[in-house]
Amino acid sequence: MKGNLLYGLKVGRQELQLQNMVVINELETGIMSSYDRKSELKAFDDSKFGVEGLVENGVTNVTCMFYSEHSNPCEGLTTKSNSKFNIPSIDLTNIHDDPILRDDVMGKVRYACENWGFFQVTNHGIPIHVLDEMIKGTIILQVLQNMVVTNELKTGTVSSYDRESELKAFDDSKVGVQGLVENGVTNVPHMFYCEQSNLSEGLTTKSNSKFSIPSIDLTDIHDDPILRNDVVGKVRYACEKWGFFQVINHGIPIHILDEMIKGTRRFHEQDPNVRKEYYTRDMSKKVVYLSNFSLFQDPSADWRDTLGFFWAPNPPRDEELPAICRDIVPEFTSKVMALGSTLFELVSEALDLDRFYLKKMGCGEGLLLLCHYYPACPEPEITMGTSKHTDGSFMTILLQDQMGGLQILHESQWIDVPAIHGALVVNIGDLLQLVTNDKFISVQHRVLANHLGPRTSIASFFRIDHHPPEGLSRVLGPIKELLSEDNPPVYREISFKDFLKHQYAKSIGASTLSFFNL
Ligand SMILES: O=C(O)CCC(=O)C(=O)O
Ligand SMILES: [Fe+2]
Repeated sequence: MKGNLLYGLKVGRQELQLQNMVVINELETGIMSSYDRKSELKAFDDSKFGVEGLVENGVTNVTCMFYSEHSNPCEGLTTKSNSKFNIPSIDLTNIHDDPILRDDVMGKVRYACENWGFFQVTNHGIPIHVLDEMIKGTIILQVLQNMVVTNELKTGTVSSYDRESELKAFDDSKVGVQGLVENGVTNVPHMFYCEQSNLSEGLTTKSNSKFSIPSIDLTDIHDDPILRNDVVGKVRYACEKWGFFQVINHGIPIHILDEMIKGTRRFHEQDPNVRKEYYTRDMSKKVVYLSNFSLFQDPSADWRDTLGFFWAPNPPRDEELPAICRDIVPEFTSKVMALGSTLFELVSEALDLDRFYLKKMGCGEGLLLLCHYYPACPEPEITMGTSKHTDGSFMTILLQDQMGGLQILHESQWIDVPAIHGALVVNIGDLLQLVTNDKFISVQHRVLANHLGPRTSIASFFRIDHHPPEGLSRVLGPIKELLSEDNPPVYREISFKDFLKHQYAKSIGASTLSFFNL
């Protein structure tokens, strides 16, 4: 903490206890004039922690700058107990319905205004829990700013409000977080408050991190076997140690990436009455717009809205696509499917399997596209853009704009994934961790909320598809060729149906893989 000069100041003084109030005697007047008030004020102000900061630092004496003029504490000194006066208290019950009561209240207000200039009101129509929340809210913010984790305080607050009603009202609005922002919200509503442990855990900053996520250049991998071999080695290292890497020169033209980001923004920023038409939690639809897939299961909602397309193997018809991004989505997905195919080849080779092994298994067949939109957040310190989670896919290809905010958990630290124009982020999902028997890892990641915004990202998940239902009886388990006496299976075989059942029932941060551990 800054401002040691202030906390080091020890000023001798006498204190006179007068009816439980501390009043300072003449000696102090001398001190007050002889000490360097300006420096003390400056040190205090520079600390930026306020009086609460003094208390947190265990101050046991009121420092000089707070000494009050003698005249103030002594003047008209009295205590509550021996006072014959009482500030007026006025009960506002029924003043809107009962004219006689209202008349009476008006008289009391007149008297109070003329003689006191002050009065208290009861039954004023603001629910007590709102008042309580307001007071507790101030405490929470103060605590968060100091990054002091006191979970109990927060949990107590969160459990005392009507979460169900707030979630329902929000979901019924059908316009997502962007709808709140369009309505001028200046505080993050309660349902978005994130467990403090999530926010502070593994806290790190870009500047002090010694790690950076691997970046792999795919130039010429189709033509040059030596280059390809080199790339396969890099992919193996990244999938084993990081579960994440970025690719550049991946073959998708940058203008298509840019246009996909613009199309996503256009959808989320269009007239709320138009986007509302797409809002649904019915996952049998091929185009869905919603905020927080597991809104009603999650401990806290994220500051994010999503437009989703269940794309492959059976894409939506053209007329089912929102008009505002109808051109770019098919173009983008066809390129992403091709890149996915290349990446599954590289990953197969990195596992020392036949180049087409994972493709033949059907890893690249199902594509779910999620077009995320993170509006600017008025209080980013109390919520998340995307809470920490692992992906339920085989593999994910992520396109992010230039805002940044994506972090991955690597060696117990949150590491920033830098936003590189033209690059794509690739990560291993739970299904690939399962079939590789933990050789390649599905790593936790999250997106921070930000004062600045919006942030846009498009996640392409190669996954098990749930349309059509015949595919659901297919069985997945650790690949036999990867198992040995030294490397026995750690997961049991599961049907697609089982996997999806767990995937849809869980909250965002819960692990699916642990269900299938042997
Ligand atoms: O928006 C991002 O950068 C990440 C989104 C994500 O992790 C996901 O959709 O699974
Ligand atoms: Fe993810």
